[in-house]
Amino acid sequence: MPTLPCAGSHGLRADQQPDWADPLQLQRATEELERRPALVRQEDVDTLRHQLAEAAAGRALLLQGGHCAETFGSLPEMERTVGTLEGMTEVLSRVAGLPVITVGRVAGQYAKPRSRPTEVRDGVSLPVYRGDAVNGAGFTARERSPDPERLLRAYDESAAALHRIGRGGEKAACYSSHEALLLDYENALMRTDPRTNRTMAGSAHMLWIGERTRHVDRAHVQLAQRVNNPFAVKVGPSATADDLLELIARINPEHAPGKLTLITRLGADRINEILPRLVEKVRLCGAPVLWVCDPMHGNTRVTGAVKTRLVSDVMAEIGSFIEIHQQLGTHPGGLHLEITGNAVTECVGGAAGVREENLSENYTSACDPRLNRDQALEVASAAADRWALTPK
Ligand SMILES: O=C[C@H](O)[C@H](O)COP(=O)(O)O
Ligand SMILES: C=C(OP(=O)(O)O)C(=O)O
Ligand SMILES: [Mn+2]
Repeated sequence: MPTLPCAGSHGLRADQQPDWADPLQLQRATEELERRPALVRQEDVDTLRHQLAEAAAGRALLLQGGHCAETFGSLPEMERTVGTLEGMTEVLSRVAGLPVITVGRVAGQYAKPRSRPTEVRDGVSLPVYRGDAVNGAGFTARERSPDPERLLRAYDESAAALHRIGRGGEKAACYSSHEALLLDYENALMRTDPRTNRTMAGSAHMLWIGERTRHVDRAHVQLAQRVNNPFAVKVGPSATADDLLELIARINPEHAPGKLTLITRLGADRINEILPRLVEKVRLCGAPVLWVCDPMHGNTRVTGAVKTRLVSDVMAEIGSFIEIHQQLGTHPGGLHLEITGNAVTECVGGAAGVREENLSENYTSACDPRLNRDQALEVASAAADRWALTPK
């Protein structure tokens, strides 16, 4: 299908963008991306949208998961992560009794929003690590300098990953998704079909906007509005019901099915207080929204120098999420999790008993703590049992 590259973000404020040092180098990289083919096919994007519409209508579940930050050169870990997602999908669909749509945080999850622009170690301050598509994790000025060449590497790594998971072509293991954070990258990979005038984000099947970039009048929301891919928005504890109504009005004014997913990440201790009024007000507006629970990002704790999460908090937030939707008569539509197929020690708890003192043994995440394979399967199984009790 012939497609044309699309223009930029019309001067709207863009949060969390890297401070690229050399504008000419950036221009060269984005021009090169504009010449390359989209990473995903419109047919697959359309199929996913149709499946998500089914989930929003209560007839399927979404399982979205993978690393917090993918790193370059880690295809074997990515494959183990996808294998774990497949195991979770099997448990969920069998026990919960609903078809499961599997979407990886894979093949492009290379950019991170951060709480602070700099990191200080021993009195030395450097730009914070923003993901392999931007800079390196090593604590040197050279590594931390944002390098536009990395955008091209992100494309190459995504293409290789898609090839491995079978979504670069015919076979279907899982769909790809990542946070639509880097506007230079996303805009350069947008494609408009001149025959239909439809614009697709070519970087992944599904994208999401994070908690730090969901302001309605800014560039990321406009990006979500422009493309026909399914889009999710993360919803943290500061979001009001009116914020969600405005997001719906911007991103999905036609109330088209399958377009918008709301991923709540409120924390096990706050979900009961916050979620019911968000759901009630959104339900009243009549938009077909898919509600998904991210039980990771509202439950991060800092222990010593590292971030961790308790499997018990993760399970508690999922339990409350399902129960609240059940009480309100809305569909608890799925899970969004940070997991890996490796036997890491990043989250505390689970049957194998990872304890706080074990965290340093195999902590390899480039950003947030992920459930390891066993913990991920346990969480899927406990959630599936909970879903099995939900009236269909
Ligand atoms: O993955 C999510 C965010 O990028 C992450 O939680 C931010 O982490 P920070 O608070 O260490 O910057
Ligand atoms: C940045 C993330 O989450 P949030 O925007 O919800 O904090 C993430 O999913 O890694
Ligand atoms: Mn994260």
